Amino acid sequence: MFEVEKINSFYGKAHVLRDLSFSVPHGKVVALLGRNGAGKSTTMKSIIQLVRPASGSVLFQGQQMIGLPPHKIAKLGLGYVPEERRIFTDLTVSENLMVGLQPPRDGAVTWTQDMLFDLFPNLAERRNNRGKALSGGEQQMLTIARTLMGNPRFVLLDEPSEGVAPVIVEQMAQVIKQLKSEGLTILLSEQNLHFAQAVADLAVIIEGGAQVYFGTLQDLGAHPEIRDAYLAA
Ligand SMILES: Nc1ncnc2c1ncn2[C@@H]1O[C@H](COP(=O)(O)OP(=O)(O)OP(=O)(O)O)[C@@H](O)[C@H]1O
Repeated sequence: MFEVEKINSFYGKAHVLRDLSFSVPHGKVVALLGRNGAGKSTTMKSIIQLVRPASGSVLFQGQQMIGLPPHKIAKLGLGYVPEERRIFTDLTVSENLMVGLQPPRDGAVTWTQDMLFDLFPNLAERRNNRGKALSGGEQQMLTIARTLMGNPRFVLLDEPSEGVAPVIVEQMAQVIKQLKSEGLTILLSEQNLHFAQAVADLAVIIEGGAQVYFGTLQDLGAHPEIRDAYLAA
């Protein structure tokens, strides 16, 4: 579904992604792992063209993403949930969801508010509360739910478990498994190996913007030396 091939991305003169390659097969969950500053967020931004790679290729269902404007990429069915939560704090939960509404898309689930409230029971209870009244974890869930209102085929989640309470992390894992069972393809960036092991099929580990591992989480489990070298304890 997704092929990232030898991308090189820069911030000014800083060379941040180096010949980075990996793929995300249809219907799978792939975890992008690496330490702080390894280049995970930059990889996501380079896929959706918020950062423009200087070279390389990003194919989504065979179509080249490099050079397309980000809004066209969103229209193709790519949903992006950035690390920083972007909700409208003065709108209610329900109104925030309406902001994300897009027409149905062939080959993707057509989400309704009720379906999303089934998926995120915490949000259902708070549907008439303003965004600013939500906890950090609930805001994170609302950001994901709003992205789903766009009926994406493929979702990029930047550090969904970061800074949220353990009970919410557990719910987040359940949500990701549910989305996978609905046929969604997911790339998530993570520093939490335990979370990745709970939800992902494949892992890409990056260090200094280059790929140092691409394979199953089971195989990674059999290679503690890779974990010790490239992931935070
Ligand atoms: N806007 C920017 N301008 C300049 N340098 C940047 C910018 N954003 C990130 N960087 C640098 O690029 C490198 C990769 O950052 P990136 O945010 O992609 O890493 P990350 O793996 O997502 O880390 P984190 O977990 O801290 O978000 C880091 O050295 C970072 O300091």
